[in-house]
Amino acid sequence: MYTIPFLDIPPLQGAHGVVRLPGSKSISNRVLLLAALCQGATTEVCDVLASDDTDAMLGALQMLGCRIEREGSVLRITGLQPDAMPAQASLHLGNAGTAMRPLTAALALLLGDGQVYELTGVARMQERPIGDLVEALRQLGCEIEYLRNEGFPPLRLRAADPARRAGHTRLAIRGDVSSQFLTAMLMALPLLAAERAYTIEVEGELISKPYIAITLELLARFGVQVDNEQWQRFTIPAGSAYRSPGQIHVEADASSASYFLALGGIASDAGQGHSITIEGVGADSIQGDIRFAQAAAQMGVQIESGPNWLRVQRGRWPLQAIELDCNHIPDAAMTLAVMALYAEGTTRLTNIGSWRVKETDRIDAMAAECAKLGARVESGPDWIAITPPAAGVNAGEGAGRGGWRAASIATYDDHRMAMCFSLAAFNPAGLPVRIEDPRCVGKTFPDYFETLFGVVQALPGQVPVICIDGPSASGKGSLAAAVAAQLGYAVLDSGALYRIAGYAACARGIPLHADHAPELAQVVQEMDVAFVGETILLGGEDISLKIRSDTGSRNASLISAIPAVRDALLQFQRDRARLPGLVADGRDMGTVVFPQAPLKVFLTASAEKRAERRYKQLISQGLSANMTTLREELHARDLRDSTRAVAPLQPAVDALSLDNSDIGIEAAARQVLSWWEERRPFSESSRP
Ligand SMILES: Nc1ncnc2c1ncn2[C@@H]1O[C@H](COP(=O)(O)OP(=O)(O)O)[C@@H](O)[C@H]1O
Ligand SMILES: Nc1ccn([C@H]2C[C@H](O)[C@@H](COP(=O)(O)OP(=O)(O)O)O2)c(=O)n1
Repeated sequence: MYTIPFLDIPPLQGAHGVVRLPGSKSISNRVLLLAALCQGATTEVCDVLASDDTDAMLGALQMLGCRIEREGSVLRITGLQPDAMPAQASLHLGNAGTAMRPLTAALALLLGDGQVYELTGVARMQERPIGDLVEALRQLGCEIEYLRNEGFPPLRLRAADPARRAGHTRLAIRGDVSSQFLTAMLMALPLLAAERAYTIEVEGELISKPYIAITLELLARFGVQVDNEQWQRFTIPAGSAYRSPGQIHVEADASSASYFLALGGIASDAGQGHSITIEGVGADSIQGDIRFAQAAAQMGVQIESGPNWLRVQRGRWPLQAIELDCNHIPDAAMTLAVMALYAEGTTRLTNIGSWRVKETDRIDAMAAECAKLGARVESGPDWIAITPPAAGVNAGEGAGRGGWRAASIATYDDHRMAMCFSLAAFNPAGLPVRIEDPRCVGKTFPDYFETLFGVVQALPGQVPVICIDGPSASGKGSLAAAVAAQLGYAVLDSGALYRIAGYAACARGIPLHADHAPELAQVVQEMDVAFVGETILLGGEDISLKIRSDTGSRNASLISAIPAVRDALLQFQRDRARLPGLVADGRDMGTVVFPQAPLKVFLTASAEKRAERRYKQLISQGLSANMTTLREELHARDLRDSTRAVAPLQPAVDALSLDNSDIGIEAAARQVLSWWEERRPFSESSRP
């Protein structure tokens, strides 16, 4: 997961490969609660989603006394015993609507005399309505108080008044604000239905029916058959009680699949024999969002499916604009809005009023961010219409006047905004896209960007590389690590490669001399190296520290002067330029390995400072060091590295010099990041 302030996605072109998606959030949180409601019984839940929202549910259940054991991807959940639940509890449910609503209903019915529970969440959760659910529960005598604003969490729950509850077996609930209210009641009422039936009347048009279908399907798997009369009246028969299915599998998230279905339809090489295969969800899915596939197909995407897989390719191009009532796919419909950026004509999505009460007001958010990219957007209380930017780059200011613009996309703490707008990186203008607060995908798909980068390709030459070259112990490695951490980029420590090469050659007894160039190049090509975090393994042996010794440094410098060795390492280094970007440190990163890099830094520090730093570094690593020999070695190495015939240590003509003798690593990183920012195309107004 990228826990950085923003993630820049380079312009993308192709996509192919296989993706395995994380478990469905809707199914995971329902199953976790249902398993917890099977009193005393143990349920094995396989492939449950690991995310912020499921953590919110699991944390709450644990606090209530539920036993939860984890073994690999299996969670073993032993149901709550009401008499063993704590007298008081304060449950913080983050921004997880799928935890807040059902837990409110279940706990309101479960609480006994003297028990008092408080349920709260993040600021946005305190703006998400719950009044209609509370009203429905009050019809059953439940004691629920609003602790801040009428109609919104936080809530305080106490035991229901048995006298007021008796005789109430019918209740009404609004269906046109959030289907989660009905889901919550459907999951809670079986707790009361041992002796009498309960009937729920839905008031108003029921939105998001597919989510209710998931609830009904899962209730059935936990032994409760609900009678569904035309989605308007639901009856939980007398004698209903939860029974653990023993084991249950969570299918992959169909809403998450929508990003990869869209991707396959947008990427330029998908369709030329390439495709994206999505595993874990398919035609047999119980999730309504699987019907996103039909909407995507309507826009021209070519999709095949099997029981638990989907395969997607580009079909019609550009995509075809559509007009669609999206009541049946409220979450996945957001992906259609971003696909609209690649469609011919204006795409109009209607019946999406529920977007306004989700993680953020998604209609406003979607409209604002599509407009930043240059699209023309209109919206109303429950609809949005999007006309894409023209194919070129927009030189002028103001939305919708012409071509695409490089935008820094605000994500409103909404995972779907972040995932949707990653797809804008396929824009025909070849512009990168900045996603602010990429961590928000943790709500449902913590590894979304890693999964995306695993199947997409950047436009040729468009993976950004920042080069940091300079003499020994100038601080290149530290600076590269600090800059890379801030941008979410990988690091290439090219010096380590020469150190490993020197070590490998010595281990084979080959002299580090040009006379042995062919054998040395051969050794380099055959090196079996693995980088595991900070550890470097050569043929399984941990050589991380050994290569940092004085001898290691000298050997690296000697072997690095041999052209055949440098050639042998060239492609390996270039192949490290992977999405979303690379910071490469060494001697010839800017001059030879990545001559087209958009930012090259030549890092220096005084010889005295460098010797001091290296001395302290070696001592702290537990290696022996002597200041006088260090100074001499450093000097000899500087001379050898900068006067050798091939790729000598020299600043690239377009490198920016940075002397960090008197500034710390953080200050040096700030300087480099600020140079980097100057080279980015995001306008002042769209920066975070
Ligand atoms: N700007 C700086 N100020 C003080 N110490 C630094 C600075 N940059 C790096 N160092 C320290 O100097 C030592 C050598 O830095 P390193 O990044 O390994 O250099 P290089 O990769 O150029 O050989 C490390 O112990 C590091 O913590
Ligand atoms: N791109 C590179 C990186 C390192 N080298 C050579 C030159 C250096 O003396 C050795 C070791 O490099 P390294 O960056 O690890 O050395 P320092 O930590 O800066 O002392 O490798 C090179 O020739 N080209």
